[in-house]
Amino acid sequence: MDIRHASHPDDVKRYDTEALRKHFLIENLFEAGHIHMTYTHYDRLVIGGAVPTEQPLALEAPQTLKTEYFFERREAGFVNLGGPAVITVDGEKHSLARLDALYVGKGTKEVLLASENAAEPAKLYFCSANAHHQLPASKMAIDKANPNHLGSLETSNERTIYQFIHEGGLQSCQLMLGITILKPGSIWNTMPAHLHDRRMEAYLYFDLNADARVFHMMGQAEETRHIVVANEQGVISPPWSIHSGAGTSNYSFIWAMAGENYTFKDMDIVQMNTLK
Ligand SMILES: O=C(O)C(=O)C[C@H](O)C(=O)CO
Ligand SMILES: [Zn+2]
Repeated sequence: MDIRHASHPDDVKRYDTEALRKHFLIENLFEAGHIHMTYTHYDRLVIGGAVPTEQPLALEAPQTLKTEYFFERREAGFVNLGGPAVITVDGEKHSLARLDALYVGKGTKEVLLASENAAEPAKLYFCSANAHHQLPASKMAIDKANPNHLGSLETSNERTIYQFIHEGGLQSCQLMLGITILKPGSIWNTMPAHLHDRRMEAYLYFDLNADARVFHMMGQAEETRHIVVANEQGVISPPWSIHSGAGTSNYSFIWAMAGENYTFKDMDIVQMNTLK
């Protein structure tokens, strides 16, 4: 388990490229036959990737959690980025096509992650937050997710935000999760930038070609920094940080949030003349 501690914004001002990457970038989430997890102390979110091949992979509690099983005090959202997946939740099978999502709630004893066909492995991204209430496992296909069309080609940010786990969708205790897909020719996400000091956020950028990159913007509005992100890499966004990106091409990303409230629209928009 890769552990990331919380950083104070005054310290982050002095981070060089290496330190920014060490604390906020997650480079290797997907490896055939393995589950990789990063534990951030921001709202104790666990960010993971699993690539099951011939054998299913059991999602077990790492030592860090000091619990008997992963979901003892947690909930999670899964999104499949690969070939057809089957997630078995306490004996109940859920089939996930590419970009389908599944919520798994507190109290679940056994979660098995499998590929329908090892030659076309599933690629499961997941985010897990602390939970204090039991809610049923529930799947949502991307065509059932609430689509929000935002931006325009003129401002290079035409995109659709699909909300899966949120107030009006799959129910959770505190986790919110969705996918944003940029239209060809659009490269900016979340600009104008916003803040929500009440909630941290994690991004996973995907659908980038091997030599494409996203310049992920972070930091306080008056003191921005960037991290260069490649395909299927994640970024931890502290609650005090803007989170925005510009790509060398269009791309998609999964966003997930945990924290104080449960309101997707809680965004303090940063005025352009504040950004530095
Ligand atoms: O494209 C966007 O804009 C987003 O996807 C924004 C995120 O959903 C977000 O930051 C929610 O707080
Ligand atoms: Zn946000």
